[in-house]
Amino acid sequence: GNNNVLHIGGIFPIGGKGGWQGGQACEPAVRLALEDVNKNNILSGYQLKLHWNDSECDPGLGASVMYDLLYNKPQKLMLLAGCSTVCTTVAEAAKMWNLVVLCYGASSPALSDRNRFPTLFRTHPSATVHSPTRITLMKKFEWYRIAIIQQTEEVFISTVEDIEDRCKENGIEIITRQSFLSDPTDAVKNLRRHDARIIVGLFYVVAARKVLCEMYKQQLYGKAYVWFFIGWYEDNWFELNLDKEGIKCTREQMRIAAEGHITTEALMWNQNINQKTISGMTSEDFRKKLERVLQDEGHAIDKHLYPEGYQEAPLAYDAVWAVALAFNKTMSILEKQGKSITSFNYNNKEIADHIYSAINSTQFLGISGWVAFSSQGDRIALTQIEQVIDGKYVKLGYYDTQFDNLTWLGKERWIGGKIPQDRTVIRRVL
Ligand SMILES: CC1(C)CO[C@@H](CC(=O)O)CN1
Repeated sequence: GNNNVLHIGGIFPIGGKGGWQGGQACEPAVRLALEDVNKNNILSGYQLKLHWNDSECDPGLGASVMYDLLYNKPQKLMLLAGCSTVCTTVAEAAKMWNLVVLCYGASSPALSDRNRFPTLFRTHPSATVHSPTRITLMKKFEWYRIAIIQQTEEVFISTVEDIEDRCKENGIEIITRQSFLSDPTDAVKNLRRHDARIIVGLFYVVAARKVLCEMYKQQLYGKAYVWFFIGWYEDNWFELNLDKEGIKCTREQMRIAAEGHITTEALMWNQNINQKTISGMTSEDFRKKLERVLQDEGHAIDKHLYPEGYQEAPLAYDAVWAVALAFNKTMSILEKQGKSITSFNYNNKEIADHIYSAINSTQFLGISGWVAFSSQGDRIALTQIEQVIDGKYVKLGYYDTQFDNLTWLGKERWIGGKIPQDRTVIRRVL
């Protein structure tokens, strides 16, 4: 026996330059969760122990970290991973070792595929979680003629495909779909050519600044337009790094172009900040505890210098609780059959199936809100809707996809004082 310890593997994006370095805050969050899970004896007499390394959000490095974890003792019972590219590689391979993979930082819609990823679960919602929210808003404001502009990145390509399907289902016409690699000039020009008024923009934040400046130059902003941007950029993203990134607009021009745009994002922090979650902490307690750990480890914590992964930290914390609760369920089932989870080995599909079905049915109130998984292992999450009013993001409402329930706060403001229309309306002067 291995003196009552259950071992799991972890792959975190810490270093490197490309992609998302969210492991910087997610690995400390996982450490906090392990302390809490072990302190609360969630595994009835067993301790949960993590063995991890850095993937730099690089799938090749992530694969070699996975092999090291699997070819070195002790035997691991499952893997935690972050970054869509790394999760794609790890989850595609992990099934050969009968390992469940739980991703705390992977938004790619391509991962919602039980054929390719039969053992994948994620506490991070797919990027498609925005789509029903956007559609609900379009129907609310009677926008049935929209345009899309996107960066040619895999995550946005599969997100657009999801939006197109849902627009068809809801009688919303997509008049044009523009994409660009890094220079959006022509794409924005084509939006104007199609007289696009309601526009969904899908790109990373550096490309978003280029689009915003191009919108200003081509006057595709103001009272006749509604832009949907992604909500997980930094709060004042449209005023940052203009010189560094060669943006040919002033802060004032960027602010003018940004005024009034709407954003959607998945909620990653339980909104009721006084509500005690399964660990006994509120999401506010967790934020304070995490900031203390990050500060002690030399991370600057102020409005604009959060370490990468700060927003997603609750997803990593809750991932460990999901594993612990699932293992505990599995252990009690196996004990009734006179078996033990510690007899799992990479070829033991029977125990792997118990772990899979335990995770599949695990639900609890976590720091990131209600944690539950769809049949494809996707995180079921709420989304938040905001609008830039006088240069600042204002909460407009929340949307619960599961129950098609929109909570609307009535705070929206239109530059022209009335809801922009989705097309030029020709008034017939009689
Ligand atoms: C909201 C965001 C920034 C989306 O990308 C995730 C990383 C990824 O999908 O690779 C992390 N969270």
